[in-house]
Amino acid sequence: MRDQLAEYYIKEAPYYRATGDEIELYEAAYGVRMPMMLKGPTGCGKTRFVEYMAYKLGKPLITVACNEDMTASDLVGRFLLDPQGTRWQDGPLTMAARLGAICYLDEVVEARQDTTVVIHPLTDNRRILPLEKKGELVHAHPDFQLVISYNPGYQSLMKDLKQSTKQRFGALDFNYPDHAIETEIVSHETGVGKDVAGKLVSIAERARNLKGHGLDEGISTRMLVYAGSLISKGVEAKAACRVTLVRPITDDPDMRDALDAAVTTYF
Ligand SMILES: Nc1ncnc2c1ncn2[C@@H]1O[C@H](COP(=O)(O)OP(=O)(O)OP(=O)(O)O)[C@@H](O)[C@H]1O
Repeated sequence: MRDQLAEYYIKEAPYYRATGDEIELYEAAYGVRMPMMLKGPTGCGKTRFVEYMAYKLGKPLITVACNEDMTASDLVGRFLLDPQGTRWQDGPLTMAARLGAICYLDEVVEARQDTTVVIHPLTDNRRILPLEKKGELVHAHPDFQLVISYNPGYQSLMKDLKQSTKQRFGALDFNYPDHAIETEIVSHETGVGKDVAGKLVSIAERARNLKGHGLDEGISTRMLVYAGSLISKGVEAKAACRVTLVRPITDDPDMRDALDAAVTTYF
């Protein structure tokens, strides 16, 4: 059983810089196998956090990037045709539930609602997963936990999790870290000095103030890590910022100029 999951164990300790009491809260939630929702904008550390927690707890982690074409079968499993006949193949959710992994559904809101409801019986005290096509009822392994990520900024009325789904989860809020912590993260992840990392964070903070005023999302920590990585490879700072911080988030010439100007203030 452990063999099937071998590739899902995180071998090296991921670097995760806590920003509050999220580690303790998650550990307590895992202790009672509470399904968890990690809320926050893209690129602010949710995936890194769940990787870190899986490592810390010594549990395998199965991650699924959700999208609107995903069907319940993609999560649960399906019959496959092979030369020997038909064969059932567990989907990632079933595998995690059966064998006892943490299952991380990234951006679950992207999945259609008929897909999302398959997680319901796993997220209440029944902890079961009916495989209707196969006629099997999987009882979740004691180590199994479901974790979903959710970006509240993206949601529209058409695309939101149903209350009946939301209310099955405990939730942790994530956001871009404070200036000093984000500087530390960018410096650690990329090897640039604290001075350069701090300037990158200041540029991001300016852009984040423009969210809702022409920008859909601010510059994320992930983007700062990209910028720092180029700079530490010797790319000139302004060019690195253009490529990694400005061009990806806007197509609007005025906004682009405003962001370029913010870059020039610091580099
Ligand atoms: N608290 C943190 N500690 C360490 N690294 C961090 C932290 N926050 C962000 N990072 C860095 O930012 C990058 C992006 O974070 P991550 O991939 O976890 O974002 P995310 O919130 O899961 O985004 P998405 O919702 O798009 O999947 C990480 O690869 C890591 O380099």
